[in-house]
Amino acid sequence: MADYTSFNLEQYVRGLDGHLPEFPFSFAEWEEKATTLMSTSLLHYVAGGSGDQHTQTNNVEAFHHWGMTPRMLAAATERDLSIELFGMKLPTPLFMAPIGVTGIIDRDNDGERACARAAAATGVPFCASTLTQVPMEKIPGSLGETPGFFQLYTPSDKQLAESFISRAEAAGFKALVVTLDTWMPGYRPRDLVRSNFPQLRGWCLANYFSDQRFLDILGQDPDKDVRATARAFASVFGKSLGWEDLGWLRGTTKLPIVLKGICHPDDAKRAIDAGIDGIYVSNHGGRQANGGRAAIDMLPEVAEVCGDTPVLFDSGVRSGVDVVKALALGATAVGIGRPYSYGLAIGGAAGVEHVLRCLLAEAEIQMAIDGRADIASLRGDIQRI
Ligand SMILES: Cc1cc2nc3c(=O)[nH]c(=O)nc-3n(C[C@H](O)[C@H](O)[C@H](O)COP(=O)(O)O)c2cc1C
Ligand SMILES: CCCCC(=O)C(=O)O
Repeated sequence: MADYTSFNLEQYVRGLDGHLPEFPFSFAEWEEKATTLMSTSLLHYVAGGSGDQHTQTNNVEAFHHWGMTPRMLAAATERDLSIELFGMKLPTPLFMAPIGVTGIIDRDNDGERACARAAAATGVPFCASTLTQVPMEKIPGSLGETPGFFQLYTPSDKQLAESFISRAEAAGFKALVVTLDTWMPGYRPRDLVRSNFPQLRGWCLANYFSDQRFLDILGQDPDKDVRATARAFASVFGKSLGWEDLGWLRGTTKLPIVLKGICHPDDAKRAIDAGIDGIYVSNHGGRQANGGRAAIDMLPEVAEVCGDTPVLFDSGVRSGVDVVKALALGATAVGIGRPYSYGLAIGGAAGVEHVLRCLLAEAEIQMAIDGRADIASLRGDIQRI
């Protein structure tokens, strides 16, 4: 059983000895440090959200309206953070949510593989985006005992979609995460006005340019050199999947399928009825619809209708305490986006690993002090304050 508290204590003692730790220990400091290291356009892209960023802010602040009550004389001297997800035993409930420009957030331009290495070192799965800088076959899908997930932006060309899915399966990814909430990009002033987002685009389309079906589609375009990027984007953005497509999707793979971006219990129920294996509650970190409810506030009502179907969650998780709260509110596994992106910007694979270990240490310490030995004992053990 992993014990993340020893990581924390070791860093603490090193700090007291005067050996200052290489990396900071809180989200605010990760963000601050990453800000000094990323280009302006990249920073706006990663840090930004849609519209006035109200939903993005709300996602984070809403965690403070939920609270747990510590129990005493019941010290949890040993904790078990492990979970079971789609028949896989994972040492912790944390995972890295898909980030579309992971490659270039890393100073060495190798972000996806850096994250896969951090995943292998910690047992925390990395979910690779469709929009990666290297083809999915090079990431790799799973490292050692740590499974990886593949996130699909579903191309409207079904053959291209099926090609992506079978490539992901062959590359060893263990679950297919289909994102629903970004069938068109959100209204993101920081990208549209101040940033130069289009320049980032060409960096994250390796899965397309390594796909014969995409090259065939492109080959029919007389302006292919000029329009390659636009065509790749047009193939995934602008047309949404509908309920009628779930039967087709289910038939494309034996991998567990997770739908990302579900916020309403009725959508969750209907997806489960259609044979979907996992529900992923998320509002895309406040980058898509703006003016909506905080993701954490929507989690309990969705989790309630999911029964035995696993519930993945992300949006606004900034600390180990937030991880514990999401678990208490019904998540089976908890994802982070910007926190590990900043770790990647600060220190590549080591920076990502550090961020993951900090979150896990804080989560485990919180459980220990609160008197909760495992994740099952957290369920429902939280009040709105
Ligand atoms: C820079 C950036 C790129 C993202 N790219 C993708 C993507 O390619 N696919 C996807 O499903 N979600 C993407 N997301 C959303 C994340 O998977 C996740 O839902 C979100 O970051 C969680 O919120 P948090 O950043 O507050 O932790 C992206 C998020 C960020 C910050
Ligand atoms: C246009 C969307 C690109 C990737 C993504 O999902 C994000 O930036 O949030």
